Amino acid sequence: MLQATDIHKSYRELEILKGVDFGVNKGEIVTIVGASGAGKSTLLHIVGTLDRADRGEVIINNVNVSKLSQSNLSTFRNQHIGFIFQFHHLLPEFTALENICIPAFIGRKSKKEAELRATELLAMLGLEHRASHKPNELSGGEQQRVAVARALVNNPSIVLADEPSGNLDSQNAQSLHSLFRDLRDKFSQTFIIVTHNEELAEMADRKVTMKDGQILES
Ligand SMILES: Nc1ncnc2c1ncn2[C@@H]1O[C@H](COP(=O)(O)OP(=O)(O)OP(=O)(O)O)[C@@H](O)[C@H]1O
Repeated sequence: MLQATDIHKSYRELEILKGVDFGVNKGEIVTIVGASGAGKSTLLHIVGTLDRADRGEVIINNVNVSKLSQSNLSTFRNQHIGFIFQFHHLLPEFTALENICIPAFIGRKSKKEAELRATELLAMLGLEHRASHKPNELSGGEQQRVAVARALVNNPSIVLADEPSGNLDSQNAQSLHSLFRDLRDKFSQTFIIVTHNEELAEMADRKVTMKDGQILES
């Protein structure tokens, strides 16, 4: 589903990624672990098309995204990739339902279609009673589940998550991790997750360890 080959990236003449090969199959949960500064987020941003490699290519669903123009890349990203970050980044002035709809609106879905899908996701994540709540009226765990629903609204092939449970207490972190597993089991949802959380790393189908801009083991 996703293959990155010979990825190189430097910032200010400092080589951060030194020829990384990395792939994910459909329905797989892959976690990327490693010491701070190893290049995990940089790799995640490159495979998620948020940043470009200096060298190497990224193929997602048979599309060579390294060759797409900036505007085609935005459309591709909206349709194929969902993002979850450590901090939910929900827009404070919008309700849970509206926040979930935003990527669908960007993808030119109708209001009716977007709201139907968002409502379905809210129900699936046990949040139907929170649809009209603004982010500050939700608990930390609920906010992060809304962010998960937003990542899923366009049925992305891949969900990328950077420290998704980094800001949650252990109970909320555990339920977020079982949610990822359920989504993989029920819908073959593919995940690439950067994490320092041991439990999450261990429950993955595959754990990739990075050190100094290279993959040590998989
Ligand atoms: N935009 C940037 N400009 C300059 N340097 C950067 C930039 N982004 C990342 N770096 C550097 O690249 C290195 C790798 O960063 P990255 O965020 O990929 O590490 P990480 O493994 O995800 O670390 P952490 O676990 O602390 O989040 C770091 O030394 C960082 O300072």
